[in-house]
Parts: sequence; C-alpha cells; structure tokens
Amino acid sequence: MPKLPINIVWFKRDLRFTDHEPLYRALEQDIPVLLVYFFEPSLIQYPDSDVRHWRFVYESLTEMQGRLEDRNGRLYLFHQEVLPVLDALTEHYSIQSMYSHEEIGNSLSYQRDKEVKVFCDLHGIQWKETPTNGVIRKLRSRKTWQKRWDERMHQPPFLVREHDWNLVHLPSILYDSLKGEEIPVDFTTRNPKFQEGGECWAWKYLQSFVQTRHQGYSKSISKPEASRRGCSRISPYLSYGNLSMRMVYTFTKQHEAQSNHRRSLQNFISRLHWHCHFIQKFEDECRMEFEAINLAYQSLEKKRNMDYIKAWEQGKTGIPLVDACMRCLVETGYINFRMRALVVSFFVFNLWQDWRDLAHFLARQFLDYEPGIHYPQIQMQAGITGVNTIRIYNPIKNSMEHDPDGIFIKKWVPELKAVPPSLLHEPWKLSEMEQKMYHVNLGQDYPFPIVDVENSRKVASEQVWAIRKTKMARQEGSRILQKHVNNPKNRKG
Ligand SMILES: Cc1cc2nc3c(=O)[nH]c(=O)nc-3n(C[C@H](O)[C@H](O)[C@H](O)COP(=O)(O)OP(=O)(O)OC[C@H]3O[C@@H](n4cnc5c(N)ncnc54)[C@H](O)[C@@H]3O)c2cc1C
Repeated sequence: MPKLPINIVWFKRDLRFTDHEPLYRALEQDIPVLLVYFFEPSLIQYPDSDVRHWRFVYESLTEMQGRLEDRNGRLYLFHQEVLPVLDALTEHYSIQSMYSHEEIGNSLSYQRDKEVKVFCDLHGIQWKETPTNGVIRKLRSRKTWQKRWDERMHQPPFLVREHDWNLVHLPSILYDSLKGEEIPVDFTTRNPKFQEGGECWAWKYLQSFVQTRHQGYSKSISKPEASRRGCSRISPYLSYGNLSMRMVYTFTKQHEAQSNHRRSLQNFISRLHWHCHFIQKFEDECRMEFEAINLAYQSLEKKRNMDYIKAWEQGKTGIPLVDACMRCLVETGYINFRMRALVVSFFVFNLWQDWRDLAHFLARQFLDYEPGIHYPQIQMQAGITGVNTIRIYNPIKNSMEHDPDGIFIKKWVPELKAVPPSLLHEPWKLSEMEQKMYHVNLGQDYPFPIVDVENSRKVASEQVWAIRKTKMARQEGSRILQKHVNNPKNRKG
C-alpha cells in the first residue's frame, strides 16, 4: 500500500500559531500536516536546562493544544530524541517536507540540527527552515543588517486561516509506541512563582505594558523591585516564541503615536533591536558558548573557589543587594538587566571567578534563557570582549541608589528586616549594640562579606585592563567590531 504523503511542522522555540511562517507555509500545501514537538532528553539533561524552562514550554503547548481542539486537531508531543521518531514515521508515511524556524540554540541543538539535515537529505525530505525574528543565517556583513531587520519587521505577519486545517491524526497505537515516557510531573505542574507560558499570557503582558505599564519604564528599568512591573516582562515569551518580534514591534508602533510617554516606548523598541543584535552575534560566532570572543582573554586564568561560588549561588555573600538578587532570581526566574549585570560583575571581578563557572547556573535560573543573548551579555559584562566599556559595578552604591529604602533587600534577605535603610546597605558596619537592636547576629544570622569590595575591584580592574592593552586584545577587538557591529565607528553593545 502506498504511504500517505504528509508534511511536518516541527515546533521548537516558536510556540505560537500567530505569525508562524512554517505553519503558514505548510498549511498552504495540499498535503496533510503533522504538528510535532519534542521534549528531547539530551537537551533536558544539558547543563543549561532547568525544569522552569520545560514547565513554561509545557504550558505554552497546552494552550496550543486547547486551541487545536476546536479544529479537531492535535499537536503531538514526544518525550524522545528527534531522529528515532522521524525514522519511525518514515516507515508509515511519505514525508515530503518538514517546516520549522531556524533555531539559534546551544551547541547540542546545533549538532542535532546537523544530524537531522543529514537524515532529511538521505530520506528525500525537504527541510524548509525560515528565519527567526530579525536574525540572518550565513550573514556576510553587518552593513545592511539594520535595514534588513526593519524590512522584516514591516512585512505583513503570517496569519493562518482559522478553520479547515488539514491535519494528520496519528493512529493511537503508533503514537503510543513513539511518544516515549510520560512527561515529568514537574513540567506539568504549575508553579505560581513564575510567569506562565503561552500565547495568551504573552499578549496580556505585551498589551498591559504597551497600553499602560510603559509609563514607568524609564524610571523603573534599573530598579530591582519596580522593574518587575515597570518593564515589559515579555522576555520569556520572546525566548520561547509565544510572540514573534514582528508582532511585538508592530503592536508597539501602533500605540506609540498615542502614548504620552513615547520616549519610553522608543526605549523599549531599541531593546527589541538589541534582542536580535545579540542573537545575531551568537549565530555568527557560536563558540562564545565556550570561549572568550576576544581570544586574548583566553589566557586569563582564575583559580576556582567553590566556597565563593556556592555563597554567590545561594545568596550568602554578605553583600545585601547581591544576595537579594540571587535569591530572588532562584525563586522567581527574573531579575532586571542592571541586576543581572551586577551579579555577573560581582562574580567575575570581586570574587575573581571565571565567567564559564556562572554561565550554566544563570542559564538555569533565567526563565527567559536565550543562548544568543545570554553568552554575549555574560562576556560583555565580564569585560572580556575587548571592545565594550569595562564596567565593575559597585554593589553598595547600586544598593543605595536603586533600593534606597531596602524594600527589595528586606523582601529577599529577611535576616536584615529590622535594620533601618541607613544601615542596611553595609550591615558589616553595625556595632554589637545595633546588631542586638535590629535582631541580627552578624556571622551567624547573616554573613560578613566574603570579599572586600573595594580592594577586590582594584585588583580585578588592573588585571583586565592589562590584557585589554595588549596587541592581541586590540587586534581581536578590531576583528570583533568589523564582524559584529553595523557601523564600527558608531557602535552600541
Ligand atoms: C548577564 C546577562 C544575561 C542575560 N540573559 C538573557 C537571556 O538569557 N534572555 C533574555 O531574553 N535576556 C537576557 N538578558 C537581557 C535582559 O536582562 C533581559 O532581556 C531583560 O531583563 C528582560 O526583561 P524585560 O522583558 O522586562 O525587558 P524589557 O526592558 O521590557 O525589554 C524588552 C525586550 O528587549 C530585549 N532586551 C532587553 N534588554 C536587552 C539586552 N540588554 N540585550 C538583549 N536584549 C534585550 C528582551 O527581549 C526584552 O524582553 C541578559 C542580560 C545580562 C546582563
């Protein structure tokens, strides 16, 4: 019996139906479409992965499933590697084409994609990948990048028709034999401390920001507490593709003209550019996952200190703002940009630890983990690009400036709850009497600082600047600017 010809849409980090080019293209054809998503054990076990990510993915998929019920369709979830399932499907179906977005993931997903490509070529399956947001694969030069980004954002979205989707229904015997083990209960159980995944939530966050919340954007963007409401919080929805960048851009532009806070929306839009700009860097030089982009900094050796690393991870460094940020991040999956930069700075400069020893830990904590932003940002904040300003954040000054009343600190470091704001930012200065008055016994309830902030800053600064001045660092710097910056003379990021 001849095999039924089908097309496949493979959902990856693009968990939506709106403005989804692969889905749109597949539904245009006169061939039934099989919708699939893979919870790949290898990716789940990779050290950058955390249950919070997969829960968000599961929530997104559940919402999509719900919408498919109206169309009498189904999105098939596999808790399996991709290739064995594709291989088995070829025994039952004649797969004509597979549609997906280009994925800019970690080294493991890159390797998997290369293997899938070989498989498709071998089986005569056309794998049609379409670009993700503003990122351009095999980009030759950055010169026209910005123009092409604008063009993509102004293209009409790919809106699929509401009804008559010609979808494949897998026989249950076949699906049961392929779907793999049950999806872990941790993935399927809601945790209210984290933002919920799905297109519907994505639009709620975007709408409330663009229609009202953006009013406080510029004022709250650097504040650890106020940013939680004042920033858009759309990052996980972009990372898992619940929203396309084009839809975010178009929607924001539509509201910009009527806003009394246009400046805020313009600042927001510039960050949408950065989103793709950073991912483009990673797309063009993905060794950044493992190596310093500026090769001169490969020689920078730091002695690993597990006590420091643990104290930092657990929010027990004795520096209240750093500790509050780390505890909040672990518990909720979010801190704002400045606080991310600050905790990285504290780790790589004050604690003098290698950026590679924080990269996976932070990836696991950020609900919005996006490899293409994560690695370039970490390297930038670690001062090892040789082209960006080296910024060593002073955690005490930042604490006084951005959490003057200690609202954020007291929330996450309750040991210091009774300490008045004037003494809170440097608790190690509390006298014994003050410790008694404010119910904190330093060294027992809350640690003394594990490093001297000022001395460690000076030592670190000398060392990173010494490398920055070498011929190799400068040569590498020029190469980086040529490769990754639109106009090297007028650069940002
Ligand atoms: C060390 C470090 C690691 C980071 N890792 C990630 C990551 O894994 N995933 C991630 O999405 N962002 C990352 N960022 C960037 C930034 O901190 C977050 O995008 C932002 O805090 C998300 O909050 P928001 O959606 O409210 O941002 P908003 O300020 O509302 O900005 C809107 C969107 O613009 C993009 N954006 C904002 N700031 C930046 C930036 N500096 N660089 C690139 N894109 C930006 C994001 O997509 C964000 O959702 C990292 C920053 C640092 C310093």
